[in-house]
Amino acid sequence: MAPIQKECDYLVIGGGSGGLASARRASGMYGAKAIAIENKRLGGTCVNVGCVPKKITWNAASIAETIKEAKAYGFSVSETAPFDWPTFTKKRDAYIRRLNGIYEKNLKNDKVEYLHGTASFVDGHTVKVVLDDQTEISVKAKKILVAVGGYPILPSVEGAELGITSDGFFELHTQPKKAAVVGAGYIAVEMAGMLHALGTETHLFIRHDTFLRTFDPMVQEKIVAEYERQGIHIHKGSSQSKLEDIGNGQKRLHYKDKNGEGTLDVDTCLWAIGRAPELEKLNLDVTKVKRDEKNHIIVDEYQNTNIPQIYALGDVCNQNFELTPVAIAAGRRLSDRLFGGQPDAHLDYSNIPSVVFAHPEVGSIGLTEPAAREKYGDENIKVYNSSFTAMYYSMMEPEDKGPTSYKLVCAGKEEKVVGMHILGLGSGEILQGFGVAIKMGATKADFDRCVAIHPTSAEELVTMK
Ligand SMILES: Cc1cc2nc3c(=O)[nH]c(=O)nc-3n(C[C@H](O)[C@H](O)[C@H](O)COP(=O)(O)OP(=O)(O)OC[C@H]3O[C@@H](n4cnc5c(N)ncnc54)[C@H](O)[C@@H]3O)c2cc1C
Ligand SMILES: NC(=O)C1=CN([C@@H]2O[C@H](COP(=O)(O)OP(=O)(O)OC[C@H]3O[C@@H](n4cnc5c(N)ncnc54)[C@H](OP(=O)(O)O)[C@@H]3O)[C@@H](O)[C@H]2O)C=CC1
Ligand SMILES: N[C@@H](CCC(=O)N[C@@H](CSSC[C@H](NC(=O)CC[C@H](N)C(=O)O)C(=O)NCC(=O)O)C(=O)NCC(=O)O)C(=O)O
Repeated sequence: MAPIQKECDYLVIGGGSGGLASARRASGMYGAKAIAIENKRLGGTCVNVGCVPKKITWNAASIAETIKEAKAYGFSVSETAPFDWPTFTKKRDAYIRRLNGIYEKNLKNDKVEYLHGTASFVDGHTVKVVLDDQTEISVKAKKILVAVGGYPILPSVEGAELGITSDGFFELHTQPKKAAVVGAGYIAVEMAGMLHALGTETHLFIRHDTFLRTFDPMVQEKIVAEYERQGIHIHKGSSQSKLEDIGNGQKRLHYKDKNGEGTLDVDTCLWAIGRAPELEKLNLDVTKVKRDEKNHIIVDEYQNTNIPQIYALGDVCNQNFELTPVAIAAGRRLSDRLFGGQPDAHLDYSNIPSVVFAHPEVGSIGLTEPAAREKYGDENIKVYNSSFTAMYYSMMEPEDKGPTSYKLVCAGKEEKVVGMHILGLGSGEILQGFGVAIKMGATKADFDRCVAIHPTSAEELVTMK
């Protein structure tokens, strides 16, 4: 049967954070005829296997920590309060399914036509969509956005496929008693922290001496020390040679670390070593869109690829920030530019704040201290540090107190704040507001002019000496 033919102004491939935001703005706000294609679940990585189920699990882990700490405040609670993982994950999954429905309704409200199927390029203006029932649709579009995101990679270790990735973490319906987490970025640190807080014996395998190595050295040092204090087993300088099935659902990980060679028997081995662009089914080669050495689509700051009518954004691109609000903001600005008569609209990729939902949270915006020294020269950099015990821990024994550490990196005579790095309770919520000030170009003197809110941890940021 000949494919059904469709035409539109804007074809968006990928119903994740960036694609949905862009399609909805183009159609809902500017009246462009937009079609969005998704082959898995609406909402993409963030809603289904990323930010949302992660934050809900992080909330559960934080509650577990609070239950443990409640005793110090005079509550008689069992320290190891039973956590019902199957009930929790069922409720979490139901919430996600509700969001899938909300996203479909949002598309309808904004008059975006939604096709559930897999897209592949036929040529630079035409995309074939194979729907679930194998119906083929050929869509001819004036402009095409590639927003297909990424997927978690596996290492080239024998038996790696016996382990899971972050996608598999959200499919675990029983809690692992013992888990190995391999990796040193956002996902490894967040998932190791959550598993440990919920009561899983957790081993974190890192290649170097610290994790979160793209963060400021203060953050690396403090968070590694804190994870060790909490009892997460950190295998430094490690590598893995094999993962094998030893029956009863158990896996044996063969590894080397600073203490030599060893094996570890676990219920779950989670690889969290990075992600790659999801381009396999897209047949992008026919379009001649250029990619970099890691297969990311090369775009400029306006999300233009080298082919005039094809644009890309989000995790599939070479833009260094794999974050939902970045994909959303880039998508909305792109539609403002293409359909909203705003020829200069684009996302400014400088000073983007981000938070690692570790235990405790870590927040960062701008330059690390080493990067600022390199950019401005040592003589032009002044650094303010503050490490203290948050009042929340006042009722706890010394060995039970968590850290709080803040750093401001300032440049030039006017001491413009070019970097802020914070670790401690509430860092995620604290950073958003300070991010506004830093984006506006705040100096240390501006920070100091703001009267402190007492007693909070954040007040230290406006009283630093
Ligand atoms: C475990 C985890 C936790 C995270 N936590 C956070 C967080 O706390 N905060 C944060 O800001 N970011 C977080 N992120 C990152 C965030 O999820 C991504 O940066 C964001 O989802 C990227 O959006 P995107 O639009 O580029 O792609 P995606 O959201 O990945 O959407 C792409 C969509 O395209 C679809 N697709 C792919 N190929 C095709 C095709 N050929 N045809 C049709 N559809 C196709 C995919 O199925 C997918 O749904 C997290 C990521 C992970 C993995
Ligand atoms: N809170 C948030 O905003 C979150 C955002 N995200 C986004 O998703 C992205 C992907 O996350 P993630 O998968 O953690 O990837 P990242 O790229 O952040 O980190 C992966 C790290 O794993 C280490 N690594 C690489 N290969 C190996 C290996 N073979 N063995 C052991 N370790 C290895 C590397 O660190 P090293 O060189 O030190 O070994 C590498 O930096 C993040 O960069 C982030 O943008 C994800 C989760 C939460
Ligand atoms: N920030 C608050 C609110 C979270 C929120 O926005 N929830 C979303 C789901 S989260 S996540 C999905 C993610 N949304 C967001 O990141 C929020 C976008 C922000 N509100 C904005 O408009 O910029 C995304 O991928 N967006 C693409 C798009 O919307 O176009 C929702 O729809 N809730 C409805 C409900 O619960 O009933 C929180 O963390 O508590």
